Amino acid sequence: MLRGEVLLNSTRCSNPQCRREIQALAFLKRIHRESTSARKELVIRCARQRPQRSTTPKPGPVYVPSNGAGGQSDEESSFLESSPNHRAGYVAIVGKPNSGKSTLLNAILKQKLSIVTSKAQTTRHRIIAVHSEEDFQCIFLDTPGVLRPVNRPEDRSKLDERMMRSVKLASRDADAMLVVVDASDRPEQTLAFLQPIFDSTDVPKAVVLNKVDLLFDKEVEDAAQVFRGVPSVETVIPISAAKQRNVTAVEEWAVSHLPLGPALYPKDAVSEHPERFFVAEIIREKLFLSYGQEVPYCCSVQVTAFVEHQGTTRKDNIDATIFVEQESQKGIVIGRGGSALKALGTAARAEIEHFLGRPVYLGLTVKVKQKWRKSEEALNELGY
Ligand SMILES: Nc1nc2c(ncn2[C@@H]2O[C@H](COP(=O)(O)OP(=O)(O)OP(=O)(O)O)[C@@H](O)[C@H]2O)c(=O)[nH]1
Repeated sequence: MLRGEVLLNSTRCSNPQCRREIQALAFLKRIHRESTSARKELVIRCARQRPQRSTTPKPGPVYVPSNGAGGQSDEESSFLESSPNHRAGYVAIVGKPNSGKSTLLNAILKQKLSIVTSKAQTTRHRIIAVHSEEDFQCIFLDTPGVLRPVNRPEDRSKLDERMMRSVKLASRDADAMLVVVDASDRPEQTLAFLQPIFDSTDVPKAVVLNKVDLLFDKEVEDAAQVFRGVPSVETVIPISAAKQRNVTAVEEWAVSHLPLGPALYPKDAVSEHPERFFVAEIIREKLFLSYGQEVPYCCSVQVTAFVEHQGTTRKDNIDATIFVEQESQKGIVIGRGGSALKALGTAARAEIEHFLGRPVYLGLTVKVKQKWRKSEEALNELGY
């Protein structure tokens, strides 16, 4: 199997003690049904049913970094055996667009997994990130920014609808929820905007008051006071994700709300998604950083080939297609004499190489897919 491909199977476990694994199975199956049209199932087996360790399937798909991070042996990365005090579960990260959800996730992971730009609604997919320490495994669900409900459904694209569905699913299935708030926004307005989230589930919630580096202490305290008044909010944690201030407090709160249980993923896994997903995300981030307001929102990126070469002499070959909605956008993305696309490719390749920890050739093609954001079929094809 090429790196980046996903192959999953399914199995049933009748042992009642494995309810947690079965819950995870159902949960992850639902995610995969949501996130891709390809048929994918998941292996999670009961430890007692395993005939031999060497044949035990791991719960896929998992992205285990190949760049030397991780690096545990098979024995060490076993996810089924752990101490009775081990905690494992899901934490949803929700909030308005641009509040800093992805920055927070990257700060907790101490690794850039979720793309970050200054433009709202950069995150389109639910990013599943696995954060493990010896005594816990916290599976974070970074969601697209919560959009204001619209009066006329036709005002919202099908892409928006899918993004909101992924927020709802993450909120419903999580063991705890981090509601990230931009502290520099007016707190009363933010509260009104997020009220449906606060009311939607009885999952324990912490308000993460982010970007406090932009405010005076008194302003932070006033904003915190507004959210402390919400009955379903258990605590308010002021932080600066960008400056790595108080991020540990968020992690500690989240971990304390995970149920006791064994790890659900190998301990060296960092994500649900395969490498090709992150390659497409990095290219998409560079689109957001390189082009004006509208163009990045009309772009979708699909990795069409990902061929790995063993050894150090040959580079991996990656081909990706950037889909735009109109011919005019294609011209903008390519630029005069291909200059804009070349600059985009150079920036993306550097970050992809850093992420993968190995050299790559990156080939970029731009194609028009008319109104892809409004077409269910196109969204399925593009993996939304
Ligand atoms: N000053 C300051 N800026 C921050 C902080 N955290 C995030 N930002 C900036 O806020 C912007 C949005 O951050 P993201 O992490 O992409 O926000 P998001 O909530 O994931 O955004 P969406 O993809 O729209 O949902 C970026 O420009 C970040 O650099 C912070 O603690 N302080």
